[in-house]
Amino acid sequence: MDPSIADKKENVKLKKSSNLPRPVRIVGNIREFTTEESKPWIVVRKPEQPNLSQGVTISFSEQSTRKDSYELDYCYEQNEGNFIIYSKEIEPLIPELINGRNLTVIAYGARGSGKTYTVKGTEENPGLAMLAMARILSKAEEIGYSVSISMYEVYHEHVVDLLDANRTEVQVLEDAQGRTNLKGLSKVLVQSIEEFSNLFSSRISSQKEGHPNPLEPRRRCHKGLIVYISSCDDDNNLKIASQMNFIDLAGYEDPRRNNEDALQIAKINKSLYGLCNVIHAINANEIRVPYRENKLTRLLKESLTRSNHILMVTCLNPSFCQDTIHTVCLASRSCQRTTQMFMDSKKRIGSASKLESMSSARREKSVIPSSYAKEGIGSHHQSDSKKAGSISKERRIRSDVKTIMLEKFKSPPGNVSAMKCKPLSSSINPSVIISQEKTPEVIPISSSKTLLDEEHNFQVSKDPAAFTSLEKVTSKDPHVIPSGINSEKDVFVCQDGKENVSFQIIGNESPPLSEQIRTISKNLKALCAPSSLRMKESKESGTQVDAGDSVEPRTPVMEHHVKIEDRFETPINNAASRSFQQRSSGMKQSLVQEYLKFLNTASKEELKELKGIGEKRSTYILELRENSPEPFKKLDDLEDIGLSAKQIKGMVKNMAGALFN
Ligand SMILES: Nc1ncnc2c1ncn2[C@@H]1O[C@H](COP(=O)(O)OP(=O)(O)OP(=O)(O)O)[C@@H](O)[C@H]1O
Repeated sequence: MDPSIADKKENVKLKKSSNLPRPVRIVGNIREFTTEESKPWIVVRKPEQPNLSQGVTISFSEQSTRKDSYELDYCYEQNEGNFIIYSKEIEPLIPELINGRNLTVIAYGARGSGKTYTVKGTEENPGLAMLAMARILSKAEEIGYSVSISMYEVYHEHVVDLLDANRTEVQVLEDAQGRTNLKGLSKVLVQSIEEFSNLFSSRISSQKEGHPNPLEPRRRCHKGLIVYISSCDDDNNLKIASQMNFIDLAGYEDPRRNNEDALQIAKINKSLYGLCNVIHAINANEIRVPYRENKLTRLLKESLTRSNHILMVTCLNPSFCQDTIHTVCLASRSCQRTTQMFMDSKKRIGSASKLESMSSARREKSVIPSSYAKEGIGSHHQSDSKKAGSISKERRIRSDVKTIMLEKFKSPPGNVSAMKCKPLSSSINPSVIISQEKTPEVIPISSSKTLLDEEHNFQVSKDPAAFTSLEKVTSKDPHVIPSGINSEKDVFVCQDGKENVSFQIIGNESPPLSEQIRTISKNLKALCAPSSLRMKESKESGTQVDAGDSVEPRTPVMEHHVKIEDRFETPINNAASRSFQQRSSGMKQSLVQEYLKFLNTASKEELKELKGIGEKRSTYILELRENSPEPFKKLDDLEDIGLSAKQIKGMVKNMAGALFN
């Protein structure tokens, strides 16, 4: 077919896809005035004929221009209230929820914008969670399903169980299949709306209204409710069919206005940016969704996917509030149209370069939200040159990854460096957050050890059985081995689990570099580890030195650094240089895979010979391997053993250098 005709057809499809609703629906909700407020400042412009592809524009004065107005999917005005939002946005989705599709509702906005009011509401005006629960409970009773709940808060990147009187910490883990496990999160069976209301109100407002010490500043955190809808199988075991999440986010606030609390605010804002980045990536159909950027998004990873329903309610203060403008601006940025929806895997390869240039253009137009998050508060005021630098760096990395992917597909079967790839399953709806293999057993409160306070006689499950396979991993002190390091910018290859990449490496026909790495790491240690020198010295002086963590092998200095561009100057040589660089990207990928393979298979002694891995890390790696045969599938996974992106890059570089010695 004439390529120009093919291009036109592609364009038509892309245009059609841009009329589809976005995976994450983002609506505004202007709260009522409180007593001291009166002057309205938000202007909402709605299309005359409401339709799915056309949103509303929000601006903050009548004279606003297109430039200072923001697009959202819809906006509920002051006179509308929770019941209208519920009946338009949530109720129609409840049948799908019962049929197994997860649903997540996020209340987002500036401080005091009405987030808790939207989720929880009051007795006279119940919030979205109350209204949805009433419907879910009656539907569940009709069809014989059971409903249970968990509640948590995320404070300073720590998740705490709100249903546990001791407020124990919950660990967010990922199993070998990439599913999220929330270890230590209690679950309570709920049978009536009164039961739910008592429990929910007492926990969600414990910080707001009934703070134990009124002199202590209120703890600002994200609060979450998970509603599990479970069916009974033939053996009377509960099986989770789907779950609904409600998240009452901590409010956005400009830290420059509140010096006392600036650190706490900065952390909250960072996690809000992280969540917005995820939503932006989902809506823009980005290949990589940055779930790992913070605890909240890691925790919600299973529900924040394109195959589930996600509703973000952006709460707006009705009177002047600079922070509201900022939150609307971020929410609006997440409202990007999808562009790659209809691409099947073949076309994805065929037009990958075209998409690359399209998405590059898109990224140039908008500030990359992930860099936004890393730069922290007020980053939009920072210099353009800094932004441009990080954008071009990120673009370079992404383009490297894409080149590698294309190279893999073009390689003939006999090519030694080629890797077999298979498309991932398209059915991504892992609706179980706690455990899929073992159904959590619901046990009466009286027989559980440390759970709920006596005031409520609910049934709670800590579900220990579901986590037996991960017990050892999590028994580690999280402070000893920190996690959650952000590495998007610094790592060669961005692969991020089944939802993020289109292809998964299932075999490896490259030569056994891991063997070479093994030999090299031994030689390296012999050659340059101070430990060996110290051992030698100490033997000579008659004393013994223990080669533990503190004694790290040193990397030999590479004497000849050859800059490719310096050597190839003519146009022909420039082409050769580009081709060489492409191949070297492939080699880099192979080296990374071999390095990971080494970490997945090497003995403790062999591991300890690597730079950056001592007694503690090698023990931890072995523990990880006991629980999952292959814990390191991508470089990002090394963050789980507490290595920073910079360290990881350095380690791989050392190995690459050593190969040529
Ligand atoms: N639609 C509404 N009608 C009447 N009052 C409201 C409405 N929305 C919020 N309020 C009132 O505004 C105040 C702030 O609301 P709320 O606590 O829900 O804000 P928030 O965004 O959760 O605050 P924070 O960021 O501090 O968590 C409360 O007193 C609440 O009762």
